[in-house]
Amino acid sequence: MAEKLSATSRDAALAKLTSWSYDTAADAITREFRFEDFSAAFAFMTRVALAAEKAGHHPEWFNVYNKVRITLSTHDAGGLSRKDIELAERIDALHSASVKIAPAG
Ligand SMILES: C[C@H](O)[C@H](O)[C@H]1CNC2=NC(N)=NC(=O)C2=N1
Repeated sequence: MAEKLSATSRDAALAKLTSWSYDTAADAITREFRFEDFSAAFAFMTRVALAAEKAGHHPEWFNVYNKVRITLSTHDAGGLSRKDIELAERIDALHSASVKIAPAG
């Protein structure tokens, strides 16, 4: 089981995850994504779901139409663990690689 990160390790990891915001009270990180439409949002969620299942670590998330808000924390540890950091990095990579609608012409 992954252990809660020390304040020093957590701060070092958070310094690199610039797109995520840290909630001190929850000891969790959150990022919101917006897509062209629901189909693009759900395609991204599918990729995240497969990555999460592979890692054995799962997001809390909220989706409405083209918006996906993801919160990561390790429930077993009662806060942020390296599994959250690794999943956040994987999610960032999946988002960077997700289909962007090319401009016409
Ligand atoms: C047994 C199983 O590995 C655990 O219950 C995992 C599953 N996915 C999990 N995901 C998250 N976010 N936190 C956990 O503590 C957690 N625990």
